[in-house]
Amino acid sequence: MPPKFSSHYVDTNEKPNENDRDSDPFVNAKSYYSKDTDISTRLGSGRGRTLSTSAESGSSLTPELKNIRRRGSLDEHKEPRKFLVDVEKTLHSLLESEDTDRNMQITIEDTGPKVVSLGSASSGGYRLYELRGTYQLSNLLQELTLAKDFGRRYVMIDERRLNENPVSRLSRLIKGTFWDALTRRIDASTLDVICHDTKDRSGHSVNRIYVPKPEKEQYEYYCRAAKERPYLNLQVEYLPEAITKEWVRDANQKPGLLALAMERYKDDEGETHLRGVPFVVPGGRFNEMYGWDSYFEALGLLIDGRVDLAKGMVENFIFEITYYGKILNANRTYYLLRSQPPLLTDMAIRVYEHIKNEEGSKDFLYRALCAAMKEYYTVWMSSPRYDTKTGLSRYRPDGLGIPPETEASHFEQLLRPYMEKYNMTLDEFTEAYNYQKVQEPFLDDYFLHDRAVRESGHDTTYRLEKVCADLATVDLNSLLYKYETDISRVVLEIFNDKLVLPDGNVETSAIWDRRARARRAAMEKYNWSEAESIWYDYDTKFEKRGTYQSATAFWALWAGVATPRQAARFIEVSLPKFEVSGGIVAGTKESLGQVGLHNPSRQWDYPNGWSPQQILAWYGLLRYGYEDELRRVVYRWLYTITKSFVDFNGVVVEKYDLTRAVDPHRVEAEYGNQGLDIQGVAREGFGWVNASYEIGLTFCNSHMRRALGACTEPAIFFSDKKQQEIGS
Ligand SMILES: OC[C@H]1O[C@H](O[C@H]2O[C@H](CO)[C@@H](O)[C@H](O)[C@H]2O)[C@H](O)[C@@H](O)[C@@H]1O
Ligand SMILES: [Ca+2]
Repeated sequence: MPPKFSSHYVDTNEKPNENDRDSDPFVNAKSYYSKDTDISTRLGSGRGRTLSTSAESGSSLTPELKNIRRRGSLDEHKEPRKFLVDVEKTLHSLLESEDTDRNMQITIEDTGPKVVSLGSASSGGYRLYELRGTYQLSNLLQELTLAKDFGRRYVMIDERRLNENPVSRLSRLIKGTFWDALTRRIDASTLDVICHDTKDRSGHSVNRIYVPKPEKEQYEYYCRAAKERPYLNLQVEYLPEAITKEWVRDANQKPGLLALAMERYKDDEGETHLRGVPFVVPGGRFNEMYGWDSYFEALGLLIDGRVDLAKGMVENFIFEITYYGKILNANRTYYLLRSQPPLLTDMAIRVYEHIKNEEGSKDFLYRALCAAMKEYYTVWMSSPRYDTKTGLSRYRPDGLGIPPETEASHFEQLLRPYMEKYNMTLDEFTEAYNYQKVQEPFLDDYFLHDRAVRESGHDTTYRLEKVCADLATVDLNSLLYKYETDISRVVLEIFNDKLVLPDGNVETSAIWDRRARARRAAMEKYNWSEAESIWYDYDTKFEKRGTYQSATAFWALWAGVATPRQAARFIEVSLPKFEVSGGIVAGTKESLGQVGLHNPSRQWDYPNGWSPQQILAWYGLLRYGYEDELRRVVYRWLYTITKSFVDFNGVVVEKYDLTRAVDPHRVEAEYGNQGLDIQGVAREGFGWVNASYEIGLTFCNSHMRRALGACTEPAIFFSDKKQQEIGS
């Protein structure tokens, strides 16, 4: 059996000769397979067989290919080898012999010979060389799929592209391909793409966009687009000035996209037009701009030099706060009343750091800060989210009825007794309940909490089910503490301690410092458990601290809420409960309790791990100087992603089961995992996982990077005596 993957990968950092564009084997697929590189035109019509390839499983070799092989000449192999490939033919034979489970992927679960032979370019395709193992063969499948997408019939593929170090390859794909594939603008050119919503089960085929009343110019722009491009099947509507829960419920019959910011630009002829301000979507079924996903995506984008996109998302948040009153869970009508974990101040400050020497940067920061303050006052520090007794805040959005965007069967078990009680189908009961034709107080309470769970971003987990709207969570209050300290610092340092709001009110740092101190004291009193050295959520209704141990406790480190002593205790006592082989789990095993037929797995519980949890924990550890622990947990998470990427045809998914050694990308909870649907090649990864990879790599030294590239298991890596170098 050939090895699963070769350990002598080519490092992308090994720079090719810059003067020779053809010699760069690592440019993105769009350039690599562009028309300019099309070799079919350079080939005579009788040369087809020189491009043949063969799956080397003995009997599967066609006589023609055997013939070619016999005629193979000896290649001198001084230059990096290039293969000459007939795209369609090779794809066909590759899938035929190597994709044995017929899922259009080559993975470690396929049982083919794991060897194919390709003809070298220098021998005109006659001299055959073997490619071996899952990783190289799946890279070949991915490259040929892309070449086919770009309309190539024959291509020359550099061996280094197929052998590329997986860490370099994934990072390169994220930077050069995935971000672009996840980028959207809401304007005429791409409306059909962004309007598409697989969560919409209303049964209507029309694309609908809702525009805030004051944005008349946008409204007219979209009306024109609808008229000029009838194939868009676009319906444009104004949003009502007052958005009530009844309106949002009724809109479930005619759901639509919510407009975001637009900007003016000049075309080549100097004419001015409008276009949508770009943003990145998470991927999979999530084809809209999300609240907290955008923050994590922005961190990754900034590392990858895509400041424009990170800035665009801040601009879109300002637009959302201006017109929708909050940063939305995401910009669809059914999300209108819900927010998500607030992270705007940190996001705006980080973008500002990148643009501070540009014209208009201070105005950008000013507008972002004003929006964040508005959000702080009117969303998080107002009824019903603010709890006057503790001085802490809760996720507690308003709403009516059953959320329509979940997978169809999500609430079936909960609603079955009611369907039986009223002798109704699921759809009939949903309609009767949503329109208050039946009264069920238990369900009212259940859905109050369910909405809050979704606002928290942690949909769903046994930590929050049936209680969320009453909880002063450690997550939300840490984030608000960060708002308070960020605003204080920026007002003091950038605005000379006097920031005049658009309404004339003046903000100074002192008041924000006071707020931060008060919140820290309240969190110490209500959330911190001295005995257990961890922050818990606090139930404001029953006035008691919770017992579920959540990775959100790390957020107290990220935000700087923890005292150095608390941080030390937390890392000594609690970190080991979250740290498993593949990274930091969302909740401890102990907190999960019994999962079974009546308590199905929830995606934000043990043993699953999520990028936002890893990223905030990393920065938290960094902030308090725990660099060894930081590198250790970074390695674990990057290993999880890299291993899945190598063994499963380049997969990058929304979340991982951190205890599954072989296939951590398989998470069977709720709507399943996103990013799994790969036809030949993964095209976009998943927003915040892409970001976590790029961020994680910034914490890796070369020793870690090399070990990751060879997929060295964490246990082996850490037991290696060289691991002492991990901190170096
Ligand atoms: O459709 C079900 C739920 O899906 C979203 O939640 C999940 O995806 C989001 C986008 O990546 C992410 O922000 C969230 O943390 C995930 O749990 C959505 O946010 C929920 O409101 C929705 O009900
Ligand atoms: Ca397969």
